[in-house]
Amino acid sequence: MTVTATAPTAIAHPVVKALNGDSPNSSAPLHRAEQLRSLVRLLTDASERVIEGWEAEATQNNNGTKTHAFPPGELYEARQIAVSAGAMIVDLVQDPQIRILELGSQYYEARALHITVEKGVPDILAEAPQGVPIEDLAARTGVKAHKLGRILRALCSIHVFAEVKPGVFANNRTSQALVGNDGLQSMTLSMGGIRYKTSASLPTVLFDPVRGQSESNVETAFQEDAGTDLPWWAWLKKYGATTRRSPTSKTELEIYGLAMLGTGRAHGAVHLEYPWEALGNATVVDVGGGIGSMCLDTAKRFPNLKFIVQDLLPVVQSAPPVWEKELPGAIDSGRVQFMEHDFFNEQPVQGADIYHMRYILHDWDDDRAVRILAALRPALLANPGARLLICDQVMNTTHGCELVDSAPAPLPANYGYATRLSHMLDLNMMTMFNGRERTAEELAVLARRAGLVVERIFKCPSLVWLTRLKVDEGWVGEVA
Ligand SMILES: C[S@@+](CC[C@H](N)C(=O)[O-])C[C@H]1O[C@@H](n2cnc3c(N)ncnc32)[C@H](O)[C@@H]1O
Repeated sequence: MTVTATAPTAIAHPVVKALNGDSPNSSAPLHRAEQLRSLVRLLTDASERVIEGWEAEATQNNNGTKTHAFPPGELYEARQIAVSAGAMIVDLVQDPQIRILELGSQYYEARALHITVEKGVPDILAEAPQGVPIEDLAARTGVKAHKLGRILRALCSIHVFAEVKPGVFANNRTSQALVGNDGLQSMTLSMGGIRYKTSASLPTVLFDPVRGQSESNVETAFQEDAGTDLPWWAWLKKYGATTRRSPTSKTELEIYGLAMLGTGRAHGAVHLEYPWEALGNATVVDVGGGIGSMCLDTAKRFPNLKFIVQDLLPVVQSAPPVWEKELPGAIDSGRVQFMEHDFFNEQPVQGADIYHMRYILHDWDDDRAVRILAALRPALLANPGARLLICDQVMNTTHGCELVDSAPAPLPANYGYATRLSHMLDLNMMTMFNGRERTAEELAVLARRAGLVVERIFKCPSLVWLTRLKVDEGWVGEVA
């Protein structure tokens, strides 16, 4: 297995690895002082690299040239180190009891964000960059002025929105990302709607002697909260087009499709990390492709590629309007086709060059994930050059894993705070479907069970990476 070259941050020596992150002695004042000093040095060095990267970007924009004077991977790495070191400094200098109280009530910050998105606050603020008085915002949203003002102040204090004058609010760099961004707004609505409600039922299910031990996707917090026996996907297929479980004008199905688009875009340029150009006019089959968001963004950059987007019927039916808006002509010219396909059944498209699955395996427990992989094996066998690309998070632990580089000490080997979204999404998978985000080693085990092998991991400047699989020709196993 090959992992592509990465920035020279690997802390390979086991002794150095053991120093990464927190240790039982970290409460001793001298140990903390030593840690703080090395974190400040790390933060300073990483910040200088980030500034260099930003300056390189600014120069490129002014000249109009597209050469990458500063590799995006290095900028990403420096940002990860800066975020991780900055947060570890906060942890070190903050009173532990206050940290615990903050963490235990952090959902109020999330709720504040959900409310502002539900009420369209970022879009309203975008109409007046000089700022909008809270009374005007209250009139537009129907939320009482002083209550909305306090919600916004809670967010301004963590650098989402800005209070430009007392009682006058504007977007800042972070809230600006939501403006006109259907995808990001939808993911926020999904987090604040069905996923938030479901998370409240997690302890009930986890502490239940039967359901707590289960890996089944019908014994999760979702069934407990929604009062259904259906797994999430079947529920979404049956009720998604008519149900609104959060106070928005969109149905769950609309929110879900757009949320995937938004998540994919937030995860950034992963598709650029794959050598698509070398594939010429290849056909890419996006298995469980949703409304085809990955294909849409890839199609825009690589005009020779052709795409087949497969998913459950209501999902593929909801895709064409998005494509007509975003890439007119792609459907009429046949560059993209939509196909109903249950990925537990054998792959019907044989001879394609790339089979791709983004955010699929993490939705399922190990046994079902193996069945999904195994259903692709005959199609991969039919074309010796065919490959399966998995786009998912590659998890790591604070102690590190053998197959991926560790963060520089004294950061946790997995970059700690910089990967908190990865861990929150892992818990979301557990809550909704008994799914899981996996390490490279865990994915390799699933691949082997399905008669496939990991050929290469492409480390991307993103939360998600690409793992390329091929057929294990010597495999004589059977998927039970
Ligand atoms: C997390 S979403 C990812 C969607 C898409 N790959 C993307 O990145 O935007 C998972 C997708 O799996 C689809 N799905 C669930 N069960 C399926 C099945 N049995 N066969 C095919 N697709 C399925 C869902 O409808 C959903 O679109």
